Amino acid sequence: MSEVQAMPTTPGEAAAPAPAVHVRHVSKRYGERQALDDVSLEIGRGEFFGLLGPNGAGKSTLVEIMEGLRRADSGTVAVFGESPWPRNTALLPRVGIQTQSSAFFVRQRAHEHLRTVAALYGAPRSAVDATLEAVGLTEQRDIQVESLSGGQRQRLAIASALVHGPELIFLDEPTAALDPQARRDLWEVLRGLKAQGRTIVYTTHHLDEAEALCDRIAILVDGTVAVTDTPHNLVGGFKAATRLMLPLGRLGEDEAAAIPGVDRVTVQGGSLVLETREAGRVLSAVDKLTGLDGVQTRTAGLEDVYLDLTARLTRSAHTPRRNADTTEHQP
Ligand SMILES: Nc1ncnc2c1ncn2[C@@H]1O[C@H](COP(=O)(O)OP(=O)(O)OP(=O)(O)O)[C@@H](O)[C@H]1O
Repeated sequence: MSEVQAMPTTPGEAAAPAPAVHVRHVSKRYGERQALDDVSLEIGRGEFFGLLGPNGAGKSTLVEIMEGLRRADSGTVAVFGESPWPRNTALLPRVGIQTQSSAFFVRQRAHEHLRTVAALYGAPRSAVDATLEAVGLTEQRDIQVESLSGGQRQRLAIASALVHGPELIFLDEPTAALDPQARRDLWEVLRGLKAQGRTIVYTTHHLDEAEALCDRIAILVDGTVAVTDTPHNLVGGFKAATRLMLPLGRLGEDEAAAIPGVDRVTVQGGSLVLETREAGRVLSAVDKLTGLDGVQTRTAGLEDVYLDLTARLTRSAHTPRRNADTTEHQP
C-alpha cells in the first residue's frame, strides 16, 4: 500500500499557482470492495465543484482522501500543491470541513460552540457572530447545541466549517436536513463564499442544487468518474425527450399516442404526459386539437442526464463479474 504523496512539480509549473485540489489515479479498496478505482480530477481555485453519484459510489471516500482524513491505496493527491496525508497542519487553516456526522460540543450554547471552534483555529471572536448570521442562526445563538433542531445543527456544522475563513471548503450534503427556505438561504451563503473567491467542493444528491450552484460537476459511479463537465454542457449535450403536460381529460391517451412525433404517453400527477423529440411539431398538433391553454412543457435538466447516465452505467456494471465484486460488502 503506497502513501499518498505531494504532486511533483517541474520548473515550468512552478510559476502557476497549484490548483485547489489535484487528484491523480487514486484508488481505494475496503476489503473486497473497490470504493475508488483510478480516479483523477482537478479542481481550480475559486471553483464551485459538485460531486454527485448514487449511494455507495465513493463520494465520501474521495472527499475524505482529499481532506487528508483517509489514505488512498495508490495515486496522488495535492491540496494547494501539498499532500494532505499524513495530517498536514499547514493546510488546516486553509481548509474547512463539514461532514455528514459533524461533532459538536453539545453542552455548549450555539455561539459558545462556534467560539470554541474559532479559538481552535485562532480565528477572531468577531467571526463568530458574523458566521452565525451568515448561516441564519443569530436567533439561536443562546440555545444549547443539544436542543437545536436537526436543520439548525446542520447549519451550525456548516458555520463550524466556515468560521476560520478557509480558502477551500468541503461540504458533504449540507442541505440534507434543511427545509426548502433554509436550503435556498444556504445557497445564497454559498454564492457569497464563491463570490469571495473561495473554492467549494460540494457533495449532494440534489440535482437542482448542483445545477444552480456548481461551475463543474463530476458524476461518480461505482468508484470511477463517469463524467466531469459544466452542468450547462452536460444538459446541452443530452438529447432527451421534451415532455408536454396536458390537463387530464383534454385528449384521450390513444388520441395523444397517435399524434405524429409522440414517443410515449403516460398519466402522471393529474396530467397527460406526452414525450417527444419533435416538440414543435407535437405542440402544433396539440394546438389544433385542443388549444394550448394549460399545456406545460418540460425540457431535460441535470437530473435527467444524471438518471440516464447512472442507470446505463449501473446496468452495465451489473455483470456477473461486478456481482462477484460486490456481494460480500454492505454499507
Ligand atoms: N470504512 C469502510 N469499510 C468498509 N467499506 C466501506 C467503508 N467506507 C465505505 N465503504 C464502502 O465503500 C463504498 C463507497 O462508500 P462511500 O461512503 O464513499 O460512498 P458515497 O458515494 O459517499 O455514498 P453515500 O451517497 O451513500 O454517502 C460503499 O460500498 C461503502 O459501503
